[in-house]
Amino acid sequence: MEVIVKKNYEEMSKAAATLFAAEIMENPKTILGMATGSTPVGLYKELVKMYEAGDLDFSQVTTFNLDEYIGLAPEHDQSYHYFMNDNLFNHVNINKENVHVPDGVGFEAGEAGKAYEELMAKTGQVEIQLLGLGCNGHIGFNEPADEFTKVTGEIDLTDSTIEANKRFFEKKEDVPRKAVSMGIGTIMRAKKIVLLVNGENKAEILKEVVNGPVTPKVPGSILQFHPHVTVICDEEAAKYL
Ligand SMILES: O=P(O)(O)OC[C@H]1O[C@](O)(CO)[C@@H](O)[C@@H]1O
Repeated sequence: MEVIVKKNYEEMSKAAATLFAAEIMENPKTILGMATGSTPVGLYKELVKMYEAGDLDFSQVTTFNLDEYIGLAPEHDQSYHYFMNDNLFNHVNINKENVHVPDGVGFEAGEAGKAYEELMAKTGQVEIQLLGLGCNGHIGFNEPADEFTKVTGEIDLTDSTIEANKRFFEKKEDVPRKAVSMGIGTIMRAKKIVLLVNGENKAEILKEVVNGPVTPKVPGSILQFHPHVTVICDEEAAKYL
């Protein structure tokens, strides 16, 4: 695990954008794993700037997002599909047919994520998977549990995640209680992983993820077992490393 500490959020976002841009330049048909939440917003802004400057071409890029709230259609302004369109896809020349976000509404009971997992397996290996980190150590929406999840499927969100994400909704009751998320096994299949973490409120959990025991109680700790992980964080998040 390589850990890169940057001065602040802006520098962290730029460093991450450089990695993703290099990947797209090297392989225009690359498959990228995308994440949502506040953390990657700066990175997406940088990628849009590079595209507008004529330095990046997304026309052949394929993307797979980590997760989606169950019950929110892509048009819902709090869905992760909407977030991705708003922050990245609507601003670059990506072919929307190559954009994939787990379906939060159109699946049979008990089958959340099944078609997504199959599509990922058919499409090919994700070259770089972007991850944020939940305050409880979740990656994707894989919450602390007794076992690591294997494949894309339905997750019951913990109260701490609902509490953390209520800032995006009018009231806490509006935050969906369930999500569909790539499993830990799905995430670990990516060739390379970039974990972005900023802010003092993530310092404790980042220490657990990087230096603590590998345990499903801290889902991000599994990354210690991946052969190619780059953690890019700001100085505040790196406080206890
Ligand atoms: O970046 P934030 O908003 O702190 O969220 C942390 C993580 O939790 C999620 O909201 C849930 O997957 C991710 O989108 C994000 O990476």
